[in-house]
This record gives sequence, C-alpha cells and structure tokens, in this order.
Amino acid sequence: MAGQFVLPAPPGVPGLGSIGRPALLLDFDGTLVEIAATPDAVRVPPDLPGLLHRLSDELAGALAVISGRPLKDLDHFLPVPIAMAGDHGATLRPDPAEPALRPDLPAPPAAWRTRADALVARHPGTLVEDKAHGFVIHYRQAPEAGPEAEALMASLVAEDPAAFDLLEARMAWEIRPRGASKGTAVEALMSRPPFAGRVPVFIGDDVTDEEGMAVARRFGGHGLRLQDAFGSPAGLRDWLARAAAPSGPGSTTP
Ligand SMILES: O=P(O)(O)OC[C@H]1O[C@H](O[C@H]2O[C@H](CO)[C@@H](O)[C@H](O)[C@H]2O)[C@H](O)[C@@H](O)[C@@H]1O
Repeated sequence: MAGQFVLPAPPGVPGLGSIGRPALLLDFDGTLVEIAATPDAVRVPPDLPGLLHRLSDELAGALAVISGRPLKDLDHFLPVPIAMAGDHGATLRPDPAEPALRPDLPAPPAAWRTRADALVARHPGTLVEDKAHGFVIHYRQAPEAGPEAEALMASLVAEDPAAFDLLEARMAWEIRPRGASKGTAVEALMSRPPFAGRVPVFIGDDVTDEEGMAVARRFGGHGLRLQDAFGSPAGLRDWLARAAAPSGPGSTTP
C-alpha cells in the first residue's frame, strides 16, 4: 500500500536506517544517469523510466525529478508521467497531468546570447544550451575555453546582478534568473499534496543540488550526496530497484 512504502537504508550513510513515508526528489545528470560528453549524449538505461514510474506509483505520486535541464529534455529522456521541476526550479510540473507552472522570472537580453554565440564560434567544441530563463556555455569538449566562458558569463551577469546569478556547473557556466533554484522547487513541492507531510529525500551530485538538500533537511528530511550515499548513478539505480522490488524493503512497514 502506498502509505506503507519504506525506502531501504542508503548504503553509504552510517546511522541512517530505512526511511518511512518518504518523498523522493532526484537530480538527473550525474545522479540518475552518468555524465556524458555533451548534453544530448546521455544514455538512459532502458529500464530507468519504468522504474521511476513504478516508484512514483508506490509513493502515491511523491517522486519528482528536479533538474537544471529544461522540461522538454526531461520529457524526452524520461517519457513517463512523474512530477518534474526543470531549469533549476524555474519551471515546475508537480502534477504530470497538468501544464507546467512557470513563475514570472526575467529572461536574459538577446544581446547576451549573441555574445555567447561569438565565444562558441571562436572555440570549436563549446556549445550553448538554452533554458526558459537563461542559457549555458558548455566547454567539456574544449576545456581551454573554460576561463574565457567564465569571464564572459560573469561580465554579462554583472550588467544585471539583481536579476541573474552566475552558476558554475560541471564543465559549464550558466546564467540563471534570481528567484529560482532547486531549493525553491523543493519548497514548492513539499508544500502541496502528495508531497506535503512526507519525509523529503533529496539525492544529487552537484553544487546546485545543495540548495535542494538544504530545503529537504529544513522539511525534516535528508539531503544525500550521491557520491557518499550510493557511490555512483549505477549504485543509486540499484538501490531504487531494490526499493521498488515487489518483495523488497519498499513493501514493508518499518
Ligand atoms: O540538475 P542536473 O539534472 O544535474 O543537470 C545539470 C546540468 O546537466 C547537464 O549538463 C551536464 O551534463 C552533461 C551531460 O552529462 C555534460 O555534458 C555537461 O558537461 C554537464 O554540465 C545539462 O546540459 C544542463 O542543462 C544541466 O543544468
């Protein structure tokens, strides 16, 4: 029964046992799936979407993927009806059957994007990724461009620091609107059914996930760093599969 679902103890967190009445809040890149050479190249294990769907059902819908990615990417990689927050919390779809909520946030001037394009033209291997209210310069394929990308993005944000933040990501620099974060996404989800009243368990690997972890702890739950708690995305997927197994820990009451 959904109300009795229990998560097994995360293997790498001494002292933390099984978790009753959980809400699962999962980062995508580097957490559910391994990091790849480019954003389009991530490989989603074929059984992952179905596993998340099954867990979401067990949790009466209290499972969300909370990612820096736009929702259209998440829908592409995980084509199942589960709650999602995209663009670092700038778009939120708590109910997969309803349209996404889009808080009123600023978008960067077109001139900023043009300057990013100019940098990409100078550094083959770099690329720009667009978000609803910002964009990213990726330099994983051209590491020598990292300092120039940082300098450019920092100078753009300095033109309007009240409206935008500069985010350091994994081999990437991102401009994000102020007022959106994984923390705001967790807060919004945990304040409404079916998440409200449950114990939030946020799992992520990156510095932007720390905002989500902090809010999960504030709501009486857990912020788990993937590397410590599960070792790798494969370790996390194994734990999720154990939780979802019909005779596994998920089916018992603590
Ligand atoms: O919040 P997340 O789900 O962890 O997303 C964070 C960013 O992930 C993506 O970029 C990162 O992953 C790419 C694929 O593995 C990798 O090529 C890139 O170097 C990483 O920075 C995504 O493209 C971004 O939009 C997300 O914000």
